[in-house]
Amino acid sequence: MSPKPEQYDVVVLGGGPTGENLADRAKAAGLSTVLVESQLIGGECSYWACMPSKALLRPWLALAHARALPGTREAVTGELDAAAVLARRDEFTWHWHDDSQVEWLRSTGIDLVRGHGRLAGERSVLVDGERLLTARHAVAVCTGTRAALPHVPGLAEAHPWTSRDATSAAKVPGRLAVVGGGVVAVEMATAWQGLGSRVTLLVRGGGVLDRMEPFAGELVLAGLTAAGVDVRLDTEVTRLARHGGEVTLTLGDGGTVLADEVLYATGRVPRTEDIGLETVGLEPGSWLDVDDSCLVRAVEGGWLYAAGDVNHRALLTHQGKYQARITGAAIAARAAGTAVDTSRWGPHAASADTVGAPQVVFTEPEAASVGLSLAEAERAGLRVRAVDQEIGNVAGASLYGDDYRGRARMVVDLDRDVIVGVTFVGPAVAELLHSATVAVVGEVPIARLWHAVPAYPTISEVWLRLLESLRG
Ligand SMILES: Cc1cc2nc3c(=O)[nH]c(=O)nc-3n(C[C@H](O)[C@H](O)[C@H](O)COP(=O)(O)OP(=O)(O)OC[C@H]3O[C@@H](n4cnc5c(N)ncnc54)[C@H](O)[C@@H]3O)c2cc1C
Ligand SMILES: NC(=O)c1ccc[n+]([C@@H]2O[C@H](COP(=O)([O-])OP(=O)(O)OC[C@H]3O[C@@H](n4cnc5c(N)ncnc54)[C@H](O)[C@@H]3O)[C@@H](O)[C@H]2O)c1
Repeated sequence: MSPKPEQYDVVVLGGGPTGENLADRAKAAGLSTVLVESQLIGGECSYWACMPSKALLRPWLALAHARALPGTREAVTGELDAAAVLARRDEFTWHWHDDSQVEWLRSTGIDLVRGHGRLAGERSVLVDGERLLTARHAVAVCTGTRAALPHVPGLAEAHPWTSRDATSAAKVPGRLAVVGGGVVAVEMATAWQGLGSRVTLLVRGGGVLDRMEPFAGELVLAGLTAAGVDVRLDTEVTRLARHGGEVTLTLGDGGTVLADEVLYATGRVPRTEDIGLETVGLEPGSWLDVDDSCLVRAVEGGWLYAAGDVNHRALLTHQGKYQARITGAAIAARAAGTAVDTSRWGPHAASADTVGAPQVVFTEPEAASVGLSLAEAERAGLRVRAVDQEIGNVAGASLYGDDYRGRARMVVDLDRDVIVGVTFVGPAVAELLHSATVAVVGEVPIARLWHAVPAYPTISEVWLRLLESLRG
């Protein structure tokens, strides 16, 4: 017998940061809302990604900064206390329990259904084959991503770590091999080397962080090497074999690397292979292509939305939450029959995804960027000029740490006289990034930025140096 439908205005599939925020926005707009979650409310970000990874990294960064100054350097008498760092990480993940987030959901009046949800045709979601949830206005898919593993002989038998293991492991492996050259690879190589592993980073390309300005990858690689990571560029892993506690990785040149664990940080795939996409005419396992209000383009009727990682616009928690706010507002406007404004920077368009999405890589040094790199701006056909500065020349940076090494780049659209991209790389630059995001998203004219005076002596004075260089 088919289950009796339970009707809501909005059904949200997946309770990560995006799903939570989208449900919150829909509910706040007066729409009855249900959230379906198969694991933990809070998603990848809270338990196996942003929070635990940053909890693993922060102590190492603090130690590195203390070691960069006479006086504090002498006060550092040993290495990181790995057990204390892991224990603090466990606190940040609530020991992998979601009680506090469930409590928050209850306080908002959003209903929670635990289980695996699948689309079951138009406006319907079937949970564990037992409960049928139907939506008067919208179904929003926020099912996120999982780690992608390539086909390499012996990989499955080697029991590789994915980002989940790298963020939740309870012990520090003696030797850790990390495969990949993206954000997860460089952050986790930094964290585990700091915690005492001997890390070998195996990068198939000629550098890391290839979506950022080239100097970002170069400085981050220099930091990894200085920390003792064995970095191998242009290196392919062709085979793996595990014998008991040891994994042998065979490389393209015939050499081998021995490790106790191997982390594959080789990108993400959407969690859409088993969510009933075929019932609405979509390909299982595909990314969900959406318009700026996060409506799935290929499905008619204006009821199916996809927000967060699953739409592949920007695989970042803050952008997922931003899309959730935009999508929630668009769903509410369409439900109320009021005007929907999806023009650039309108209330129902996630315009910042493509022109002003910020990202910080929490390595030592940190790499922070927003908007377009020089190469991206040129590919977009803009008439641009890039201005570079050594951050170490700024008084605030030299006070921050001896031999401060860092670099900043500002990419200026010469036709509109606004900044379209900024990158900072150096110790403690993360908190500088929002100033750049405001400048890029606000399209603040250069002539007005000239009046935005950075406080002396802060690292932010690099803004002044960049503007002075631009004006010659
Ligand atoms: C190691 C690592 C570190 C990261 N660090 C950062 C960082 O510092 N800053 C940053 O901005 N981003 C970071 N990210 C990216 C960030 O984790 C993601 O962008 C973010 O989690 C995406 O949120 P989401 O809600 O779209 O998806 P997710 O967080 O993946 O949540 C999706 C939810 O949907 C649920 N779900 C899936 N399928 C179903 C189903 N069929 N039925 C019911 N529930 C389902 C899942 O259980 C999960 O709870 C990091 C990623 C990794 C891997
Ligand atoms: N601090 C942050 O904001 C943060 C931290 C971690 C992750 N993230 C997000 O999570 C997403 C996923 O990160 P990621 O590092 O897993 O993916 P990624 O796409 O950033 O990097 C994947 C890397 O793996 C390499 N690769 C792919 N296939 C390979 C193969 N078969 N063999 C060897 N190397 C291979 C790629 O060349 C690339 O260097 C990112 O898009 C990022 O936005 C953000």
